[in-house]
Amino acid sequence: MNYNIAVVRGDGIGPEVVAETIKVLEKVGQKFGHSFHFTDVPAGGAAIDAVGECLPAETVRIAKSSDAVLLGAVGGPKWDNVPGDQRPERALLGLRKELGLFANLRPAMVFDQLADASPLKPEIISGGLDIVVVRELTGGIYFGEKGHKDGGDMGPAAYDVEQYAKGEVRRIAKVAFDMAMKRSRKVTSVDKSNVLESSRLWRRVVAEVAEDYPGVELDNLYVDNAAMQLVRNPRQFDVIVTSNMFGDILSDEASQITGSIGMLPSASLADGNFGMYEPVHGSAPDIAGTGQANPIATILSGAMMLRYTFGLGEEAKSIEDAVNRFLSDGYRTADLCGGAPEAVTTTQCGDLIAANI
Ligand SMILES: NC(=O)c1ccc[n+]([C@@H]2O[C@H](COP(=O)([O-])OP(=O)(O)OC[C@H]3O[C@@H](n4cnc5c(N)ncnc54)[C@H](O)[C@@H]3O)[C@@H](O)[C@H]2O)c1
Ligand SMILES: CC(C)[C@H](C(=O)O)[C@@H](O)C(=O)O
Ligand SMILES: [Mg+2]
Repeated sequence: MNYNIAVVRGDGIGPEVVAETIKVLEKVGQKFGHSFHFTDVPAGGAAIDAVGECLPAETVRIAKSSDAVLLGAVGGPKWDNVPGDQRPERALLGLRKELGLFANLRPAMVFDQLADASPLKPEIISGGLDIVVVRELTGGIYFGEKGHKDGGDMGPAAYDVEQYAKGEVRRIAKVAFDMAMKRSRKVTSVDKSNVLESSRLWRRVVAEVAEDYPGVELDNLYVDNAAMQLVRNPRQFDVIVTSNMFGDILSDEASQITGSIGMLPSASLADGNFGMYEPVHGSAPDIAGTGQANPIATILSGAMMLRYTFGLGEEAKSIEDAVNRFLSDGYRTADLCGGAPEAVTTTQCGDLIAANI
């Protein structure tokens, strides 16, 4: 089969981790007889520099007409003084909105081989841990009304409105419950309904959806408690469903259970099979160009693309097995070994994983 993939390499380590992912996908293509066709499209800081805007219309057009999108990361200090609505990060939000990617799946798994890279005590993570954060991605405070006004005695003020419609909560809750049906049948919904109206609506709608899934246990937690429980007793979680901003924060926190944010992939899905696949981490400007970036989060995002958008389960598993083998063979990127001298570089990591396919 032929598959067309739009590629946003982006900024900082984005192009470095995407190059290794393409290397691995090409190897999968050779082995299983698929042809993956990659089309580079600019977005983020690189697009500001090249064409003067963070998300050119042509990028959106090509992304929409592709079978899936692969994205590295956007942003960096170089563009810190760009006006808010033209920041590189707006390209990412624009793509998510334009492509209708309302469901962001962020699995956090502890690989046994990396137990010593996790800051959690061995008894907390032994026997493996497997959590998935289902983050609402096209609503909430990221997309509510924003603006500036007079703050009276306190001077100029700025605001961002958190807003959720029932239908938005319902569709993301269904994604979480459907996922729980295939896993250990437990959903934890995270909100701040002791304070926020939008969270009270969230909690009510999630409870309504739960009625259609009598076999799934639903737990509700306030986000402050959830953040604490994630490091105190992560084993209580299976599927966590939450809003755009809470999901952003909790998924970075969950990444630490696994040892490094360089290990966390994600799938951003629309209705149907279309999706954009990106690591949870950012452009890591502090290590860009040093060969220290861990490409595994992006490589595993490539595996998610094969599974969720292309329905290629066996091929996806071949990537996951290749990553497992890389780790079992004792190789570590800098983030997984405290920067020890024996760390492999980004390119070596990609080569070794591709060779394991
Ligand atoms: N999806 C995205 O495009 C995305 C996501 C998050 C942040 N960002 C942007 O990236 C820029 C930097 O943000 P930040 O520093 O807050 O977060 P970051 O995720 O880029 O980096 C946080 C820390 O994690 C490390 N890290 C991240 N990815 C790594 C990897 N693959 N291997 C090894 N170490 C890794 C970095 O070196 C840094 O110390 C900002 O402009 C931010 O807006 C983009
Ligand atoms: C860069 C930023 C807009 C983005 C987000 O907050 O969604 C990032 O942190 C992420 O987690 O994908
Ligand atoms: Mg984030």
